[in-house]
Amino acid sequence: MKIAIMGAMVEEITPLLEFFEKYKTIEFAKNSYYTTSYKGMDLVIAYSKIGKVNASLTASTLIEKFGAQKLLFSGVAGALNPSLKVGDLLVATKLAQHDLDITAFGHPHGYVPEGSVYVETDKALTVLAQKVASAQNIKLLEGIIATGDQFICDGVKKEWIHSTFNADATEMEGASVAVVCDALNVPFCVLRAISDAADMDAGFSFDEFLVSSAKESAQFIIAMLDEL
Ligand SMILES: Nc1ncnc2c(CN3C[C@H](CCSCCOCCO)[C@@H](O)C3)c[nH]c12
Repeated sequence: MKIAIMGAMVEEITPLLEFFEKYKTIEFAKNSYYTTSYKGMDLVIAYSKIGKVNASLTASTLIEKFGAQKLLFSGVAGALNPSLKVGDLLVATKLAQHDLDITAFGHPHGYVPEGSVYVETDKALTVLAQKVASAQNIKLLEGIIATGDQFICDGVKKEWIHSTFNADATEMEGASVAVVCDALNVPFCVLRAISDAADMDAGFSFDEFLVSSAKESAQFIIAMLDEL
């Protein structure tokens, strides 16, 4: 079984590379892909760089070039649901693109013809994540993620995304990973640890908690590998 583990920022995969210690580096399409093995599984690890376009390229490459049969995304996110605090873990049930907008033609936000507003994640991986969470006595929220090519740090935009998509968290890569994995028929999950509240203090909170929240998400992903 070949598993891809993807992040967007180097901080989101550094904890993984440190854990696996030995890995090969393959350069491709202006990015680096790290291959290793773990408990009989082949792993390929990469961070896409920030944003939906970078994430789409990396998710497609992990599947089409490296042959990933499952894709696990690990990273941080901004909370939209007021019950989510810094350090809380969220596994996405479905994801939408909050900045995809052809409402001028009567379509809902996040929709384009022959598409759908939401893409659902793999249910078996969500069940597995909950199994790991309860074994570790960790609270894991199952929720909706709204993805867009903006760092959200404004209460008005935060509330608009929250209410328009009923989203629990926002980030900049998950929904494009979802579109790619769905189109290529690869089971995927998106796991995010909260780093900020997507409000006016988001920048400071993000800077303070990126590393610790990224580590939390990565450690949870590693625990999921043990159950795969
Ligand atoms: N509130 C928020 N709004 C949107 N996304 C997020 C995320 C999730 N990731 C973090 C990173 C933020 C992009 S700027 C990084 C700063 O670079 C620092 C070096 O210049 C991008 O990959 C999306 C955490 N909080 C968020």
